[in-house]
Formats: sequence, C-alpha cells, structure tokens
Amino acid sequence: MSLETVIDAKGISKSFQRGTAVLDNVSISLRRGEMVALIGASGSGKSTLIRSLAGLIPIDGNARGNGGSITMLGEAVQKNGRLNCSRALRARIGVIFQQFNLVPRLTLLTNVCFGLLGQLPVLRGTLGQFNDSDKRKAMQALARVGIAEHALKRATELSGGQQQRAAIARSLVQGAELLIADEPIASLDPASSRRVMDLLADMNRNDGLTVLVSLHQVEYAMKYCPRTIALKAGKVAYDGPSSALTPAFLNQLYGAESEELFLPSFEGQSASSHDAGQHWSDPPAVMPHASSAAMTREAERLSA
Ligand SMILES: Nc1ncnc2c1ncn2[C@@H]1O[C@H](COP(=O)(O)OP(=O)(O)OP(=O)(O)O)[C@@H](O)[C@H]1O
Repeated sequence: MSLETVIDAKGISKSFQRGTAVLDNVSISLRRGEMVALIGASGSGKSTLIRSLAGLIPIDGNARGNGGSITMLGEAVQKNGRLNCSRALRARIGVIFQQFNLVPRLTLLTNVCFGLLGQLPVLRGTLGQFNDSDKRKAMQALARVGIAEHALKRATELSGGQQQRAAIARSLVQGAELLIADEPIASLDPASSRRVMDLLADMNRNDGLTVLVSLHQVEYAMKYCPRTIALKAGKVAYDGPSSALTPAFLNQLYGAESEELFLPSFEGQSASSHDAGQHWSDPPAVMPHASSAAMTREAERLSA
C-alpha cells in the first residue's frame, strides 16, 4: 500500500455558537487505500467533521492565523477558517450522505451522470447535456452496484437502499479517489446496509479508493474497517485498530446510550485489554444503537 497521505486534518476546531466547540482541536490523517470508520455518540461531531473535510463548512480560524488546516490529496481544502477547495479537487472526492442527495424527479441514469460534471465542459455540464458515452459510463456504474434495471426510474420510485447504491454509482463515474460517507447506512435496513457496506469495501479493495465512513453501528465498523477513529464531545477519543476496541471503551464512548446494551455480554473485558491491543474472543451479542431485535440478529450474523 502506498504511504501517501490523502486526508490530513491538523488541529481543526469548529463552533457554531461562540464558546461551544463541536470539534475541538481534531487531527486525523488517512493514507491512500485505507478504509476507516468514524464512530461516536450522537452529537459527538461526526457529521461536522465529515462536512469540514469535504469543504462544505468552514472550520474556525483565529486572528493569529494558526487555526488549523485540512489538506486532501495533497491540496488545501481549507486553512484557518478559509475555504479553498478547487473544482478539480472536488472532482476527486466523492461524498455520500445519509439522505442520498439525489435529484428526486430525475431518473437514476441522469442522477448518476451528474457524477461526470467535474469532467465535462462547464456549459455542457450546466445544461445537463449528457451524450451516449456519458450514459454508457453511468449504466456500467449502475450495473456494478446491481440496479441497472432501474436506470430509467425516478429516484423517488426506489427504496432507500437502491437510492444509496445510485449515489455510490455517481461516485464511481466521478472517478473519485477518496470517498467520505456520512452515515450512509443509518436509514437502511440490515440487508441494504450490508449491500452498501459491501460496495464500499469492494471499491476500497478493487478500485483502491480510500474510504472514511461514519457509522452509528459499531458492528459494521468492526466488520468492514480495519481502523476506527472515535470522537467524543468533539475530540478524538480513539484512533487505532477496530479489532482492539473493547466493551469498556465503547461503554465509555457511548455513555448512557449503551449502558444497558453492553454490560451483560462485555463483563470481564477490561480497559487494559484495549491498551494492550487485544482482540475480543467473542464479539458482543448486542452493540450500541442495536436497539431492535433485528439489529441484534444482524450483529450475531455479522460476527458469525
Ligand atoms: N448547522 C449547525 N448549527 C448549529 N449547531 C449545529 C449545526 N450542525 C451541527 N450542530 C451541533 O453540533 C453538534 C454535533 O453535531 P453532528 O451532527 O456533527 O454530530 P454527529 O456525531 O454527526 O451526530 P449524529 O450521530 O446524531 O448524526 C450537535 O450538538 C449539533 O446540534
């Protein structure tokens, strides 16, 4: 694997209101080819971090000019509160959202063609004039994600899982080198969640895409992502192998959210096993956010 750093965020902070830091001096870096999970309790700052990395919101700056920086694929996205993301750089970064961000009244084919905008002359792109070659690329991407037969349906006619796969197809035609996904499976059922995570893992393995994916469900982080970064109250609380996450640490990370879920199956696992980087011998039956019986069954299936 190349050792090239493709995400480099240094000392970034973000406050929406004066004096309330949602991100507090966060530094993370990802190397090309990694697949990394971003986890944390609700409100810990995962979406804010993803949106900052994608150059969708400005990070905080300060008068001294040393307010943190984000560099992606070797180019500055923002520095000390100033956004500076070029069109060319945006074309190299795919962003996947929980709510898919497709244009509802347009067909899947057209939505996927929008992934080509960064490669087309501005006028043709602005007018949405896609030629046969563009459409062929979009069809190939839709076939890859397994929904080619729905190409001419409007986005609204499809299930959440199918729409998310279309959003992934859009990143495929975009030719993104780096994919940042903000809770892409949060609104999907377990079967659709697996398909989406399988696709991200396939793009990571076979296309060499670097993937940063925020997840509510720790079991998916452990199953799909060799490395996990955990946020707690806007700070990095853990950055290391997913296999070394311990029940004790996760209980602490999720606090009240996981109190009842973790205790019975995680007794005997101590914080020291986390420190020593030991692995769970038996993955837990129930994970944070696994509030329904369906999710419990899913966790068991994934850990089989
Ligand atoms: N545009 C905004 N204006 C004001 N506050 C915001 C804004 N966006 C996020 N916040 C606040 O920032 C904090 C972190 O939100 P964020 O969405 O990043 O958390 P999260 O970890 O992604 O949570 P969840 O898992 O529930 O999606 C929350 O307290 C939220 O209310």
